[in-house]
Amino acid sequence: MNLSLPNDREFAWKDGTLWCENVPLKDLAARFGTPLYVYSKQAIVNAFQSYQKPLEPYKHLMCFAVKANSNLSIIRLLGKLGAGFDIVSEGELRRIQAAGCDTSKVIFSGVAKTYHEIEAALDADIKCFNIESPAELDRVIAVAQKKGKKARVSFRVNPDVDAKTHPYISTGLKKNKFGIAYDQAVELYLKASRSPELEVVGIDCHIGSQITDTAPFVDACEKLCTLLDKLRLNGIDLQHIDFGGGLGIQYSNEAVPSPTVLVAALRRVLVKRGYGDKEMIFEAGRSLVGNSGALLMTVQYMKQGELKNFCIVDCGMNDMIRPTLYQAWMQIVPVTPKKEEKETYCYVVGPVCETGDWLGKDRLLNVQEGDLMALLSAGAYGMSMASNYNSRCLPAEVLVDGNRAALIRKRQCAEELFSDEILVTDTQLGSDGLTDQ
Ligand SMILES: Cc1ncc(COP(=O)(O)O)c(C=O)c1O
Ligand SMILES: N[C@@H](CCCC[NH3+])C(=O)O
Repeated sequence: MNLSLPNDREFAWKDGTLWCENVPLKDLAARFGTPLYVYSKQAIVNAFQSYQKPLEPYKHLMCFAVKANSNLSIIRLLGKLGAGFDIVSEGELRRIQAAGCDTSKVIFSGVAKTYHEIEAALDADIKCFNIESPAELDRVIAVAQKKGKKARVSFRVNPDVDAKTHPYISTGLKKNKFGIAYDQAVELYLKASRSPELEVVGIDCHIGSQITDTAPFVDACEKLCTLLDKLRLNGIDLQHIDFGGGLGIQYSNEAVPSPTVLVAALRRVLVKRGYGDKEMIFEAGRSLVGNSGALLMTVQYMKQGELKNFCIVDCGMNDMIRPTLYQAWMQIVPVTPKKEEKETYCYVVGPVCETGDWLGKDRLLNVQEGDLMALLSAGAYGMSMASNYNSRCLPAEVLVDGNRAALIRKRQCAEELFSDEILVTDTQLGSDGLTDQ
């Protein structure tokens, strides 16, 4: 059983058991139950500072991509550290407001912004819209006109760069739905710059997620600079360059460049191309919160199947979908490992009625019913992608700070699963099949 953990983490072994900062995970499980998401505040602070430090000498805005972890307390923590936010829905905007954070640091990405969402973002006076299609440009102009407000816009350009990541999380290729075509950009910038309803402020790209090399970022940056050259020739000078998110984290043994290395690589391009004065924006998600979290679960049954052994836990694909969706490998360890070495290979699977409901395949484990396990690096795209499939209640979330722990989301209860549903009887249905009010 591999129990080695990277030593740069706030999750570490002490007295034979796993801790988050100065709190034993077993105490949290006993207090709050499982499945349970546990986050380290210090890990988030460290991750944020790892970007802030190299960016400090330059004009910049370090944004958090809210989709990675949208808990209000995490948003608030990052907002207090000075983060801006990359959002993709009205819901995420409302979360920023509910967390008491500054909406003037919000950037609105996403391919399908509705009229209503554009209005809400204009009302909140956000920093800018990352426009993703010609039709969206027209819609933003129309809404701004109707509201008598000026919208700040940036175009998300698709640089056609291969981020060499999982096809489901690669976003900067011609075949992807994201961004505007590179060759169409100048024409759209010209149109936007002529529109009195708009202020054209920046350029943006986001080429994918869990990227473990700086080369695709550098390629994308070069391509954006070439566009900036063309825009300059057309009299358009922008204030910022948004490099999106996408920097990976270490889930197993990947070597991932640090934000310092990434920022240095991008600075070299910007300075060489004469754009060293531009505000640098990042929209990082995973690299800010991924390694801050663990997902605790309890072994329910050990089951010897005909072809393999199963370790059946109380946590499923509805709580953490990454393995199912991307065949993602995530480290799973017993919280209090046993001394004797009686390990067997097993599949760690959940309670959901799907063959794809697995968290780990062929894991060497020595665990039994009732044991606590932790799935690591679960701080990003864990809880934010959780669902109620199989009418399973959403897990609770806890934030640890030193030797203190606070519940930041209570466990959902069964009644809440259907509290929004309306139980309609036959007599309440109209003859046309619609409900009589
Ligand atoms: C537009 C946009 N920005 C930022 C992010 C954050 O990406 P990551 O979590 O890989 O940093 C995403 C998700 O991939 C995204 O779609
Ligand atoms: N949800 C994905 C990343 C997608 C990022 C959103 N564009 C993951 O867990 O790896």
